[in-house]
Amino acid sequence: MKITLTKNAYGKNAVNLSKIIRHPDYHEFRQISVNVSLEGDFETAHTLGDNANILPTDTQKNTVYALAKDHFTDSIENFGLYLANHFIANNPQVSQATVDIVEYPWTRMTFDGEAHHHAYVGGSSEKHTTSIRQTTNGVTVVSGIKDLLILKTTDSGFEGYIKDQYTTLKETADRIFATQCEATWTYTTPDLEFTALFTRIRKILLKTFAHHKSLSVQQTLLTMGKAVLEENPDVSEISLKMPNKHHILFNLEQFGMENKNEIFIATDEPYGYITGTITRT
Ligand SMILES: O=c1[nH]c(=O)c2[nH]c(=O)[nH]c2[nH]1
Repeated sequence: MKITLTKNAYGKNAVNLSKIIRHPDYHEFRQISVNVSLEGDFETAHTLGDNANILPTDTQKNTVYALAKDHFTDSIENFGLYLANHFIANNPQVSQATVDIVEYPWTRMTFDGEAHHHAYVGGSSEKHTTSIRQTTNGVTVVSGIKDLLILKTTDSGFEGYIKDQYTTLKETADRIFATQCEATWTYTTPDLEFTALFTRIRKILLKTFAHHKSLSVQQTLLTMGKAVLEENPDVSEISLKMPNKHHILFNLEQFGMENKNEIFIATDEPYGYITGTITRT
């Protein structure tokens, strides 16, 4: 029997970088975390301890900071594309470079409708993500949004499901729908207006969630994904993860009171976990 190394990758994770982009009349503050992962001809590093083909992860980290000076100027997608291409173009031993970036949002403080020149409010939980994968054959861009906390207080129900000997859940035509949505979508080309597209897709996701008369998380998930594909020819596929952040009606009858769908227990765990991928056929 022969035991062999079948797959390997190495890189630097959590390269945390902040940048001030100094515009004439205001400062832009950007905060990102970058993961770099390289695949290629690294077998002898594992088998012989020969590091001749190894670009140190420390150098990969330094490269992220150095290239950010001139090449992190707009979207995380464009910065990721530049980085991935740098590793492929300068390292013949590398066959695939993956650059994952998460952006933490900071928004300028606003006073009496006017945004402050250089003071910011730390973001919500929501983050913009991108994953750039470049090989010698081409590049793919998968962007997304994660930890998007959304909730609606009505227009959501769950009825008509299987009832067996273990079912205790009561049917409802009016419940709270809350989720920590994660969406990732694949762009068809690397030449796009990524920032504008992100804003647009985010808005479609929110609008569809808000307006949908939901019969289940599953149905809303598909409706949200379909809306993104229908309105964006530059997106070929979208995956959604929608954990069901349950808000369970609290029993006020034990105190002789009626609960008119007003008082709930928010339970973190266990939680329903609904996922799906929507593609053009
Ligand atoms: O929208 C829902 N889908 C389910 O599959 C499910 N299961 C459950 O207990 N509650 C819900 N809600």
